[in-house]
Amino acid sequence: MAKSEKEFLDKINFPSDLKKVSEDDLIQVCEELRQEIIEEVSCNPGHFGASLGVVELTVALHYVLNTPYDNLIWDVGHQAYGHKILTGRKDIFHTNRKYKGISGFPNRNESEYDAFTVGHSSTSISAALGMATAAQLSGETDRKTVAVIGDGSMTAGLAFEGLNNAANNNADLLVILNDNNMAIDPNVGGLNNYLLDITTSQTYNKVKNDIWRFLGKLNRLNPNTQKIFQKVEQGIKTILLKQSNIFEAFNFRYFGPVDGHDVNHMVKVLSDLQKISGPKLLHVITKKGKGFKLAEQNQTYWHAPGMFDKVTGEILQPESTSPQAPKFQEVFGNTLVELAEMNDKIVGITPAMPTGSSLNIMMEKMPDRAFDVGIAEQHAVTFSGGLAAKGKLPFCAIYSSFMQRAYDQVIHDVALQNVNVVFCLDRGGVVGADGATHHGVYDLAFFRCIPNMTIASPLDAVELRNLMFTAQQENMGPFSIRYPRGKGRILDWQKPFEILPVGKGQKLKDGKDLAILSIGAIGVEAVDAIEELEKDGYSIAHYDMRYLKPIDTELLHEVLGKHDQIITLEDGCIIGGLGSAVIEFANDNHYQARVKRLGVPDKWVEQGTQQELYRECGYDKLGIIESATAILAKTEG
Ligand SMILES: Cc1ncc(C[n+]2csc(CCOP(=O)(O)OP(=O)(O)O)c2C)c(N)n1
Ligand SMILES: CC(=O)[C@@H](O)[C@H](O)COP(=O)(O)O
Ligand SMILES: [Mg+2]
Repeated sequence: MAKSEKEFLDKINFPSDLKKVSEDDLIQVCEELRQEIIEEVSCNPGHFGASLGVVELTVALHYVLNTPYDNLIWDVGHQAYGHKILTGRKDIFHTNRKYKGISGFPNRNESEYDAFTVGHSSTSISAALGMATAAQLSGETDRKTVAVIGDGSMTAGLAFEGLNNAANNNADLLVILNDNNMAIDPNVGGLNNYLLDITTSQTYNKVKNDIWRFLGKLNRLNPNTQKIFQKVEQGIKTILLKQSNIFEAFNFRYFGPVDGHDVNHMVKVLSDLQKISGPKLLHVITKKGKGFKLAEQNQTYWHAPGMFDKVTGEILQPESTSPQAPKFQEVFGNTLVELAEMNDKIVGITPAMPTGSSLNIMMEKMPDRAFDVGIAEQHAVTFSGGLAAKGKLPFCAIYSSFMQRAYDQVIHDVALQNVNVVFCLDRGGVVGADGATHHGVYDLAFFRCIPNMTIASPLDAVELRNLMFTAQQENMGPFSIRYPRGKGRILDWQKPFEILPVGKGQKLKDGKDLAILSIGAIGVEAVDAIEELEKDGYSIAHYDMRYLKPIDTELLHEVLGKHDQIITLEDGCIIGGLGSAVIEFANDNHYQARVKRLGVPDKWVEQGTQQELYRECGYDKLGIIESATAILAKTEG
């Protein structure tokens, strides 16, 4: 890709280079950094709007802070492309999110400038407080710690747990609240309303501006006088703001709101705040997608667009005109509306992923029965538990990897209550470019040990529909349905509903030499592998288990009675999932079969395309063929 020449940025590889630029030229640096992000992401897709929105903040932070000695923690990290470019990764940024390339999120293994590995939201305040406390304990009084957290990420309980703890701890911590009034979809909830109020309230801003001016004067005084005046300032704030400012109530000193696109002002504010010890919060107002008109206008789409023309914004990979199989999420979103029209107990819940999960379809058609609860997976699950306890039937749609955060709620607030909640676990399996933080590879294993749970995973879109139909029958208890990122193969998916009996799998084909047991959509790799193996004269049986729990014991007796060589296949970790279940069953029932488990091995899998990652883990078509032929060669020999 031909990139434009950039007078300043071409000479900046590290923050030390940035610090050589005069303050007057920082506006130009920001323009160039923004252009660099546009040029890179236009041809190498990734997160876009969030990084554009924090260009000035990023430049100001690296201009003022002494990174990597100072700790700079980005929440989620999808907004950290500018940070990566300014911290030694400009020349390899074209490998962002690619197989063997750099991670799309800050990662401790990748750079000393990435203070904390991130990807899931709302961790920054707790992690930063930990680092600031560590600095305090080590006597590093000059080490600064800054967490940058978005308004969306601020809605999670974890963020408030961090704030709450910081109140009792005088660690030197600056939280920067990057408020753009957006999550991926528009941000929701009471905090969002509060932040809007505080940004627009004239009385509040008058008070705030007076205090700000006062603070400016304060910083020019000698330390003793400063101390006295700081007390006075705190007193004024206590009286005027404490009751009206949620962060002050948490014992944070609140500053702002300030214009996050005024880089020179940001430099001044950040420099001033360095002189103030203890927990502080700076409220910064920015625009998601800033500087790229289309991204400013349709912030949800441009959160993470595909390839686009860097000048016009034209999307360069338009949807194909030939008929396409739907994405699994679309099958979920449309089927839920169909079911909700038939069953008035059904409600839909998403923690901040309406578009990503396709719950937005129900939110539009049945706004009273579909809830975006903000980034709050734990709450989403317990909220579902409460709804179910009073007779509603929640379909709670959560990405598999984000469900990790709500594990106790699943156990304590749904399974233990034995209430009817349907968990629709989207992005089950490796997800591709988002990498290790986002792969949804643990849910089969971590749900299997929970009493009362039904665990299902469809082979295709039709099965997904039918599992959803089955799950909304009377008194099914906690019921999880997991499906992957992306599309299946079936075009004609809107067939009449059928019940898929709980705990029953299906035989897809008979075979004599070996049996493959698969769960979920990854089964299509086995279908392809078997086609090749049979061309070579092998006879392979294939069973789609559909349910991991309760597992189909009749089917397992049939398979283990007939076959002493078995391959299990799952798009999930091989510890604790289908493979483990089959081995446990074989052991408990005294079968001698050898079970080869294909799935995600016991290691971190980084980013790449889904196919690249199946290959790396050995459970794509080729991997299955390799495993099968190795087993069959041994048995023949
Ligand atoms: C625990 C968790 N839930 C959901 C997500 C998906 N997600 C990533 S970014 C994002 C929106 C974040 O909003 P905000 O923090 O305001 O950042 P912005 O994109 O507006 O800059 C969401 C919901 C996530 N990464 N982690
Ligand atoms: C940063 C983040 O967590 C989300 O933006 C995530 O990348 C969305 O994933 P999908 O693209 O699979 O919806
Ligand atoms: Mg936001």
